[in-house]
Amino acid sequence: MYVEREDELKSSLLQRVIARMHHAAKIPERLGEKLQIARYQEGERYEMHHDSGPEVGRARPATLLVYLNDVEKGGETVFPLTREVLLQCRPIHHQGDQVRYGVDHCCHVQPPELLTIQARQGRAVLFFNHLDGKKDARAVHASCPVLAGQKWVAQRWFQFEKTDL
Ligand SMILES: O=C(O)CCC(=O)C(=O)O
Ligand SMILES: [Fe+2]
Repeated sequence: MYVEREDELKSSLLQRVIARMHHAAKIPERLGEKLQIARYQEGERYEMHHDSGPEVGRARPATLLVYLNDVEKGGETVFPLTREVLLQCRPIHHQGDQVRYGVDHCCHVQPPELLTIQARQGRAVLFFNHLDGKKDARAVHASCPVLAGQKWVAQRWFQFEKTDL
């Protein structure tokens, strides 16, 4: 769910959290989208994707994730570090005669070239989605399925400065 601006204005706690997110990212508050809070139940995951581009309808130079709880098992955020691993982790891919399915498979195999961040309360992940004016393929990421418990995460996406040019 998204935190609406009017709710943000009613809560000094939310305002402090948001201010802190922007301070950590060194990005002014005017460039933040609405805060999103997501909950994953057991078995839920988020397949490989890029946070910026026509497919999401937004140009987002950076993303900040903050985990709101310790996930008992699973729920890691993962970034493939090589093209091979990226291909292995895509939602559907063929391996010989077999079809393998996405991040579920990928998180299970845990290849060493899969950068894996455990969801721990208060831990934050900041990443940049563009490089030299293009989308940076290294920003492709996913959430592994939650295997036990729940996962709560707050996300702030940052937009580019608008110009009148
Ligand atoms: O939950 C995560 O670890 C990542 C979520 C995510 O990538 C997204 O919502 O864009
Ligand atoms: Fe994302």
